[in-house]
Amino acid sequence: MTVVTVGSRASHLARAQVAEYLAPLRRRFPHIDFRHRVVTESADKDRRTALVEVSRAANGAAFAGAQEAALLAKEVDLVVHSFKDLPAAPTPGLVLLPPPGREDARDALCGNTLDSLPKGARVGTSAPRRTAQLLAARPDLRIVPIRGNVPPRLAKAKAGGLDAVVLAAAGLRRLGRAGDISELLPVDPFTPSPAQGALGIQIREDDAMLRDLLAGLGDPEADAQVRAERALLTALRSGCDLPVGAYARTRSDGSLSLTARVTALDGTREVAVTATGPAADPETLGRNVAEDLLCHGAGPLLEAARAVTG
Ligand SMILES: NCc1[nH]cc(CCC(=O)O)c1CC(=O)O
Repeated sequence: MTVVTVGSRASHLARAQVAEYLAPLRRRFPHIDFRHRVVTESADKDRRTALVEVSRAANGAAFAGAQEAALLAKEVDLVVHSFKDLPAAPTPGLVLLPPPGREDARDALCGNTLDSLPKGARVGTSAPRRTAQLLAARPDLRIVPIRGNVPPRLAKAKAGGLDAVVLAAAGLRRLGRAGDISELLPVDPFTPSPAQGALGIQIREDDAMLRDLLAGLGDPEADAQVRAERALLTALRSGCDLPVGAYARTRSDGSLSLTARVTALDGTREVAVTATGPAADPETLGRNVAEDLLCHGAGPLLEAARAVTG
């Protein structure tokens, strides 16, 4: 019997993502023994250090580096990542397969709706993008850093007396915690992180068996969306440590519409662009929107944020 070892982080969310990815594969390929194996990432070992520090030490791959090393060392054959946690630069020897569909890409506010948050309310998030977008919409809010996996973050928000916490709707849904969502934040102006809600399926480039087996199983629309969003990130030389949102949707005529925004960390300035292009060439759309953002003054906002977050 062929064994395929599937790696992921240890979190409940990572396990839920593996289960979601493997369920249809196990039905389709009953002759293959898919085994799960946990790989610990640097972000999982160190819960106290601020994430920007962990990320800097791991060269931006605090959520993916150990799993990529395990793939290259053939300790695992496939990794199921949260796509948005993957650095945009490709890793030599590894390839990403088209993602299997996409969960809700939106951010969710848990604890209160935006309108019901009192003046000066305390909202938990450690993400520079979420901080910046919240302050742009509500300059009165006090942003409180909060780290850890999704369930502990919800618990911390309650125990710590926060008025709300921002989390990805996708993670909450996958964990069966959709009931904790008070409000789904609209993608305009709360543009999500590039690739949010998608699974990043990674294998070794030279693994012809898995490549052939899984060819054609991904979702072409989700693939085009994520490609456009990540191409924008590459063109801006950005990562999840900068206040950049990018969200592509597939239009009824099959073309791709990409909205992206760069927001000053304190929310006082913002540049946003939306453009449309052919789904057959999502990378060009991503690069064009990045160029438009820079033409409209996103450069100094990114530089200022880089100086703070590293
Ligand atoms: N950086 C943490 C992270 N990475 C992926 C998700 C879940 C959402 C997704 O799959 O995109 C989360 C939690 C969050 O942002 O609330």
